[in-house]
Amino acid sequence: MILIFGGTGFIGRHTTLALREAGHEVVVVSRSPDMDFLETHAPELQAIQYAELYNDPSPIFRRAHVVIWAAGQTTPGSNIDYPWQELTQNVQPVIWCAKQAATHRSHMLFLSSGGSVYGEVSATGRITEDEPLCPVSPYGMGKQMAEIGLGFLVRTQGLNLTTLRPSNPIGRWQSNPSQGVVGALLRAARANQPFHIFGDGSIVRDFLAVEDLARAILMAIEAPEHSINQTWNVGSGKGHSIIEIHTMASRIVGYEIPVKLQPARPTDPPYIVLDVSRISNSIGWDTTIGLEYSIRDMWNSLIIHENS
Ligand SMILES: O=c1ccn([C@@H]2O[C@H](COP(=O)(O)OP(=O)(O)O[C@H]3O[C@H](CO)[C@H](O)[C@H](O)[C@H]3O)[C@@H](O)[C@H]2O)c(=O)[nH]1
Repeated sequence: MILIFGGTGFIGRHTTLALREAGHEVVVVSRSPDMDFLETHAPELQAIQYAELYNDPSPIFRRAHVVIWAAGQTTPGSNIDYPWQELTQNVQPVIWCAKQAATHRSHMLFLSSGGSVYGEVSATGRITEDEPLCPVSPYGMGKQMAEIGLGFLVRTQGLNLTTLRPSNPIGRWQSNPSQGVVGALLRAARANQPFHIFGDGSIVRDFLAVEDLARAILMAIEAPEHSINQTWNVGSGKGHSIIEIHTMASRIVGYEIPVKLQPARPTDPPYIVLDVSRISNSIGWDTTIGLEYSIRDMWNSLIIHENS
């Protein structure tokens, strides 16, 4: 059985459905599982509340040969004045989970953040996993601290760990208003509101279709002999500025989406483009879905959702 924390969140939903489609038994854990989503898309799946599991973890962890951590309570703009809150909100829960996984000899897959752990890089090429971690947001610091804590459990308790560092996943169900520039752009277009750009629009990100990320997770857990003890970037390897994304989105919606410039945020690294040759060479993963296709799909689903 595969236990997925955050299984009804943005990345979690796509991963849960990909695992189920591949024939895996899946149990979803969440602080508040989205039962509407499960009833619509995967009614047979068991869902457990995190608080319930926390009180009595052994019976469920004993059944789980794989544990996926796709949960998170914050985004790069969170906790700017309260960085210590990352510890209780994100770091403590994932280390608790990893300790259970180590005790029960499960394979744990942790979703870190390739878009935020590297921070301000000096290079302008693709960033490899060997780049020193230098996050500039409390969120990135929390991911880095979680990686350190999980590494400790690997060394001292024999945790079987795979860490993925995804870049900027985009796609359907990315509906959190404080997460995801493409969703923010399309929602602004839909509401006839200006799109707010933080800074001058020159920030570069590596956008990745969330379905490709879900497939990377699936491939990693299905090849533990290659993925255990590995840390892999997952991205497209291509960089696009926010201005380029705005131009592409405007073309898709059919008109120039109005823009309002806002002050730059110190928590946004200027440039993130990932080198993905390690995951590609190890398990043969590569992207299959282009950026323009993903943006168009998000736009279509936004229109369908609002008209239904
Ligand atoms: O309305 C908006 C929203 C975002 N941005 C800019 O667009 C860029 C990308 O922002 P996103 O919210 O799309 O993503 P981030 O780069 O902040 O994402 C980070 O947080 C994600 C989780 O929320 C993942 O962890 C990801 O790996 C990591 O890059 C940022 O520079 C941001 O300033 C805007 O200009 N206007």
